[in-house]
Amino acid sequence: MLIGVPKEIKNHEYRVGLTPSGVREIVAAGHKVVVQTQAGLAIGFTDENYLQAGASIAATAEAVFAAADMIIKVKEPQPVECRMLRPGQVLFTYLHLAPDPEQTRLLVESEAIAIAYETVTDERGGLPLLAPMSEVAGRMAVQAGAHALEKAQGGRGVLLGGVPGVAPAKVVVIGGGVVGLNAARMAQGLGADVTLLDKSLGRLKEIDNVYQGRIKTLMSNAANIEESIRDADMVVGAVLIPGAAAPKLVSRAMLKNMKTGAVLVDVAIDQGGCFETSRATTHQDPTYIVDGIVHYCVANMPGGVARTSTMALTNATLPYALELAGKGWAEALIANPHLRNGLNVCRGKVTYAAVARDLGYEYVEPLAAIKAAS
Ligand SMILES: NC(=O)C1=CN([C@@H]2O[C@H](COP(=O)(O)OP(=O)(O)OC[C@H]3O[C@@H](n4cnc5c(N)ncnc54)[C@H](O)[C@@H]3O)[C@@H](O)[C@H]2O)C=CC1
Ligand SMILES: CC(=O)C(=O)O
Ligand SMILES: [Mg+2]
Repeated sequence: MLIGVPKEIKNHEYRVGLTPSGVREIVAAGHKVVVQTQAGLAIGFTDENYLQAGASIAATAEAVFAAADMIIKVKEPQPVECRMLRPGQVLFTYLHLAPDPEQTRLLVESEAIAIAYETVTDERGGLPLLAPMSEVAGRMAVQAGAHALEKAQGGRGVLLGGVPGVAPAKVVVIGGGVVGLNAARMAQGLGADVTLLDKSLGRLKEIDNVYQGRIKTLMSNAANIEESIRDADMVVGAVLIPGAAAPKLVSRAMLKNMKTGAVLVDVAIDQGGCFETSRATTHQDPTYIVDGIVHYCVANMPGGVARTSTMALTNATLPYALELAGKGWAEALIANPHLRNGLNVCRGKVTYAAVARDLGYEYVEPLAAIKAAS
């Protein structure tokens, strides 16, 4: 199979779909890889590194899309990229379709096979291709939130860990999955007073067993959310209902009860955000203020630490890329139900139930769509 890796074009997105080490593994398995020139240059992966790993270099994205059987990317395709896809071509990347009707329409129209990293599952009920970026984003959320709490950024002027004689900041994390626990760990490690809410009692028990009260746990419900954010300095939004638009857990009215200069970090923004007042921002202009509350809503946070993130992402995606390339997309998806859960759009059909429901498309069962298309 010929795999294409275009340069990412989203604002300040310096990650790349494959590292040179990943390319080397794919080439060793008997496949070909074409990488767009300078795709990894910003994070220290030169064209020379990719050539040494066995890739060829193409001058333009158009050339990569025209040549490849499967495109491996990082971010959801931008409209110009969707229009370069062709019927039957495989796209393997983050998609986040539920809050993005335009991208969904363009992917349906492209008749490509679009497999989303974020909905691939594993045997333990996890999301193995979302997890590495969630680890990064969870850890970064606290870094970004701490910066936003500084006066010059519009924040309350509070240091997370406090100092001897001065109380630490209060950090509330809503959602205790991969993002949430990584955020809570970082905040706790910096000395903040941390409370984590989740609606899964099992998850709260696991966290309490490990952290023994150093991270306080609370059942997520409207009353507990309202009460806990009232005196919070930082609130991290980290909920996920896989594939679906994020539930709005903090309303605009609730902001009025919060402390002026408190910071909301909505990591769930890529699924539409879990605060009513969230709208996606970029690394270039990451924050804005509503009713005195600073909002940080960058939809591609891991792009800010693109070198670490690219290596972590390729570590996770490579086995699946090898499976798709080795067996061909249809056989690979038929053989592996967890990889099949990644299929969101297949030759014009929406094959992920939550996306179909949220955006009003007819849902087609993945196996039926694969058999019809192959
Ligand atoms: N902005 C960015 O750059 C990035 C965003 N993300 C996003 O972060 C979000 C979280 O991802 P993960 O932690 O990997 O998901 P996860 O599946 O590991 O955890 C989600 C947690 O949310 C909990 N939850 C669901 N509904 C809830 C509610 N009403 N109240 C409290 N908890 C609730 C679940 O029980 C689960 O523990 C996703 O939307 C993901 O796409 C992930 C990486 C980067
Ligand atoms: C998960 C995701 O959307 C990202 O890493 O940008
Ligand atoms: Mg995203």
